[in-house]
Amino acid sequence: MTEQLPAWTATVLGYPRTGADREAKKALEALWAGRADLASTERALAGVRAATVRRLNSLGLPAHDASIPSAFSAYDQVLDAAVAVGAVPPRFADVVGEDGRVDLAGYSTIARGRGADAPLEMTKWFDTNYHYLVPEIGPGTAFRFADDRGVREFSEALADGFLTRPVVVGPVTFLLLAKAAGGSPEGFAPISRLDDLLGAYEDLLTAYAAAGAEWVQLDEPALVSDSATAGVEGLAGLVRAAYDRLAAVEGRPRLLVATPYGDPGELLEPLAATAVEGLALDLVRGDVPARPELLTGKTVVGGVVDGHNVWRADLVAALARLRTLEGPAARVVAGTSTSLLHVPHDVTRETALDERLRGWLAFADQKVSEVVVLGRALGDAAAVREELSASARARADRTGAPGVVRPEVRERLAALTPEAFHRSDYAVRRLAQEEALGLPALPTTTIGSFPQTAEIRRARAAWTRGDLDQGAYEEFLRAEIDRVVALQEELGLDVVVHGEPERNDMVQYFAEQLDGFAVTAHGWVQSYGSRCVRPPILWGDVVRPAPITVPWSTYTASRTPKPVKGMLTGPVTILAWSFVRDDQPLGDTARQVALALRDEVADLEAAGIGVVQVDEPALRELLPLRTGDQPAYLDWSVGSFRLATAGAGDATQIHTHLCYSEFGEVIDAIDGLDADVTSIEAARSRMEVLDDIARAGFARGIGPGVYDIHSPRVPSTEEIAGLLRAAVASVPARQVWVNPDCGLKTRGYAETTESLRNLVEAARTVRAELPVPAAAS
Ligand code: MET
Ligand SMILES: [Zn+2]
Repeated sequence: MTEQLPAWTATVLGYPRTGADREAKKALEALWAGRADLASTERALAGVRAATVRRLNSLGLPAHDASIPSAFSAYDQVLDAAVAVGAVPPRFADVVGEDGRVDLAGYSTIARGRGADAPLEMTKWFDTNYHYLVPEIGPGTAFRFADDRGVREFSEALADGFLTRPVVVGPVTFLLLAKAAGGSPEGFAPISRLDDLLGAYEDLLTAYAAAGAEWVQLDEPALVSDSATAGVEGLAGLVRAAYDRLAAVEGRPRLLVATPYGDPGELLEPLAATAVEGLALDLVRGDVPARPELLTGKTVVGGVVDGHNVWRADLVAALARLRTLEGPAARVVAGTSTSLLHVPHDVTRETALDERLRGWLAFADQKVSEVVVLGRALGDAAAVREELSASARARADRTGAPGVVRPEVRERLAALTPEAFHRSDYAVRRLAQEEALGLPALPTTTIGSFPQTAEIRRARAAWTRGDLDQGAYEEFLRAEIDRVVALQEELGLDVVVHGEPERNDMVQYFAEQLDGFAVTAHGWVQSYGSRCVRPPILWGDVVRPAPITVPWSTYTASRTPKPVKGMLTGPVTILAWSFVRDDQPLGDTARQVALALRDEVADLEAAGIGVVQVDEPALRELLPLRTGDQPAYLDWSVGSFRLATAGAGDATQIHTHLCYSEFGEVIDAIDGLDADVTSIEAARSRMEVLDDIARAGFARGIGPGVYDIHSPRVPSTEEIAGLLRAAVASVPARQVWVNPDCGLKTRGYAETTESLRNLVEAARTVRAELPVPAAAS
């Protein structure tokens, strides 16, 4: 290691990995489908990496100063780390080669499972929409530097003429995000294995050095999250010891430790006290350190360009922020706050987007240009005067543009009184609803969507292309609704849905019909593995120009005498799965969406729809990483749901639906939603959530999912009846609803029909076992 610091001025912590045209996704899926072999898949992925390095270089990151990250992953960076350190669960031991390497087929097996061998569990990556695979670590996990894929990728770029900076999940975060492997002793915590794991990281660093790496970036985002670090005693000491040890590796590359997604707070100190050469700080979510002297002698990547959103940065303010680091730091590098993994590639491809709006946006490529400009500005601000003022002009243009602020929306929000958030007492509502709906005990329903068949997707594609006219498309959808209604009647479900055939996606569908949102053509973002989503962009004040779902629900009601459930996506989920504006508090934006939905609820009610479900699967998704910030979040998120629904009359039954995460932690907030009925994912966890519900004294309707819709497996009547018996054992029977875990859109009709038949049968069985007063209530 030379003493001379390389002269880098700008960098990004990571870049999208799917390829501008989702080449990596397509290559992997071809491998899985048996349409491609390993060698051609590897070539395709190498092509994405080569294109990325060239792109970053052409956007202004130099080829030889390690400012271009080598941050590719075929599926997930946490899985990459697990494979690199030999932490492959025993059930997949056979996929590890004799040399310790895991080929793409084996790697995919760990990610996706194989027969009875469940894949690694998947869960949310901090407060983003990305999902990582959870390593399983036990007392006996044998750590060693096993798979050198990352090193080979570094060497591949080097051979191509680029000295990149390898990016690896850091050892502390790796263990904090891991879970105890099955069979571990009670109370075992993976972080207790830190010492053993470090040996593998030492060898990894040595291998990178031997390959010629000058810098290695270790990502330690767990240090900014209270839930990741909860219950870990002496974490500061562990961090210090870990990085002292890594810093002592002979001949190692320089280390850049990154703490994206927030502020490491007190954990910055032990990190900074070690001999690591660089720190990458998130200065969008986090603050400039209160004690700048901690940065003395370090290379500090100031993460002033937001890796989370799609807006052009205020470069003047960003530059000022970077300058505050200049005193103590040995070198200041302009950077992004997080990896750019969370944003689409390139806004210039969005030619269908309103031109003025496009001028306000920065996707990954534009953000790279922003850090490059800031890097130059640090040297000589005059040299980039034009770029700085262009950024200021774009921000100013946004402020005054039509649609960004709509006085009628602002006035309506300002005039809201507390009553707008409150319905009558639940006891009053319950009676009114019982009378209006006349449902049996343990009523049965579904979560909304029915299978999205190839036929539906074909019709939608033809309509989008213009090959199918509006009238014919609507006729097709009505026929689809007819089929779904007839099926539900035949199965004997109590509350009927229309099946959501008109929706491409539960958020995008609403975004397309509300003012204030725009949708992109190429704005794909990785959600997990090969799965990508295209989040809408919420740029202006939200207005509902016309009813959205009312025609579909009314049509459905005309086809059946049974109660029909209208289906809406809630304000928090719409925000969580969109790129949101950064010029006002999220709570204000949520209330605007809520008002639009409130009008929709009113219109549904007026049209005679007696049950309305407002889905909030993402309720927990935006929960802040710092406990101290959580009450304020829960306040506005719960408030916006209530604003959307509290206009409903007593007799209108409001349902909500939650899935995708553990909700035990936020059970009080769920109670606070004040929905009449809450359906919640529970089948996979064998109804664990019931304990939380019982403990919280939750008094309204609750439908713990009794059918896991994530696999084609058909649950038997007996199995479902067993789950229902568990439900009525912990919650009063008159509160219990019977429904699947989530929507059925990813399922086929064969298993759906059979499963729902069993579900209805199980409800009848358990209903007959109830004591008479409960069954009669
Ligand atoms: C991710 S939650 C999905 C809810 C939606 N109503 C559906 O049934 O698909
Ligand atoms: Zn769901």
